[in-house]
Amino acid sequence: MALVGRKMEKLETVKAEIESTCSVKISLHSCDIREEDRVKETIADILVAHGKIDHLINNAGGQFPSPLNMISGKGFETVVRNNLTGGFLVAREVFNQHMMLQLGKKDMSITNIIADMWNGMPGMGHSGAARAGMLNFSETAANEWAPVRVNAVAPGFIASSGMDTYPEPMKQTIMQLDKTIPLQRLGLEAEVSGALVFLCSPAASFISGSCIRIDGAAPNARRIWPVGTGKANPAFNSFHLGGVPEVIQRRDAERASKKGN
Ligand SMILES: CCCCCCC/C=C/C(=O)SCCNC(=O)CCNC(=O)[C@H](O)C(C)(C)COP(=O)(O)OP(=O)(O)OC[C@H]1O[C@@H](n2cnc3c(N)ncnc32)[C@H](O)[C@@H]1OP(=O)(O)O
Ligand SMILES: NC(=O)C1=CN([C@@H]2O[C@H](COP(=O)(O)OP(=O)(O)OC[C@H]3O[C@@H](n4cnc5c(N)ncnc54)[C@H](OP(=O)(O)O)[C@@H]3O)[C@@H](O)[C@H]2O)C=CC1
Repeated sequence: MALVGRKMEKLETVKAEIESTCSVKISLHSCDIREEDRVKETIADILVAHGKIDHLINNAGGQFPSPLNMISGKGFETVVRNNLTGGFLVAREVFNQHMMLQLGKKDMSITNIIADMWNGMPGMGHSGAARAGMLNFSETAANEWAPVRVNAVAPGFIASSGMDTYPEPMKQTIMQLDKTIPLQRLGLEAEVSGALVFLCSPAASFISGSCIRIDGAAPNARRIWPVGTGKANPAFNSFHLGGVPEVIQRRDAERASKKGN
C-alpha cells in the first residue's frame, strides 16, 4: 500500500493506524498532486517500492467555501487544480508508467473521489465544477484505458475530520445537514471505504465508467415532499479507530442540552 499526501505527519499517523490492525507493506510519499513533475517522481518511487500499482484511489482534494462572485481567478484555478487537474495527473502517470504495460494480465482499477455536485454546489462552485469535470474524465478514461476499470465515487456529507477545517459559518450549516438528507444522518468514512473496497475487488470486475453515490439520497430530496421520516438507518461503522469530528460532537452536545431543558 502506498499513501500519498502533502504532510508526512498525517501519513505517519495513518500508517501507524493500519499497522496496528493488519500486516501490510506501506510506503509513504509526500507529494502535492498539483505539481506535475513531483507526481511523475512519486509514481516512479511507488513502482520502485512495490513493483506494481493494481488499484488507485484518487482521494486527495478539498476546497475553501466561498460564493461564486467572491472567488478570484487564482482561487478558482487553485481549487480546479486540487480537484481535477491533480487527479488527472496522478491517474495518467499510474496508467502510463504501469497499467498500460499490464493490460489484460490482471484486473486493475482507478477510482476518482468526487462529491455530491448534482444540480450545482452552492458555496463551493469552483469545487462543483472541478468534480463534474472529474466525473467526465473518469467516463472518458474508462473508454480509452480499458480494460483498466475507471469509476467515480461521489460522497455526500460525510462526518470526516475534513469538516473541522471549515470556518464557523460553515460549521453552523454542517450542524444542520442531517435534516436535509432522507436517511436523516451524515455518512461515515467507513461507508465510503466500503464502496472503494468493493470497486477494487473482483466482485466489481464488470463495473467501469460508473459513479457510485454515497449520500443518503440527499440529491433526491424534493421541495414537495418532507425530507425523511425523522428516523435514520443504522450506520456501517467499521472503523474502530475512527473519530467523530469536533463539529458533530458539538452538534450532538447542543441537541442533548436542548432536550434536557
Ligand atoms: C454546505 C455545507 C458543505 C459542507 C462540506 C461538505 C462537502 C465537502 C467536504 C470536503 O471536501 S471535506 C475536505 C475538507 N478539507 C479541505 O477542504 C481542506 C483542503 N483545502 C486546501 O487544501 C486548501 O485550502 C486549498 C483549497 C487547496 C488551497 O491551498 P493552497 O495552499 O494551495 O492555496 P493558497 O496558497 O492558500 O491559496 C491560493 C489561492 O486560493 C484562494 N484561496 C485560498 N484559500 C482561500 C479562502 N479561504 N478564501 C478565499 N480564497 C482563498 C486565494 O486566491 C489564494 O491566493 P492568494 O489570495 O493567497 O494569493
Ligand atoms: N467529508 C465530506 O463530506 C466529503 C469529502 N469529499 C472529498 O473526499 C476526499 C476526502 O475527504 P476528507 O477525508 O473528508 O477530507 P480531508 O481534508 O480529511 O482529506 C483530504 C486529504 O487529501 C490530501 N490532499 C489535499 N490536497 C492535496 C494535494 N494538493 N496534494 C496531495 N494531497 C492532498 C490531504 O492531505 P495533506 O493535507 O497532507 O496533503 C488529506 O489527506 C476529498 O477529496 C474531499 O474533498 C467529497 C464530498 C464530501
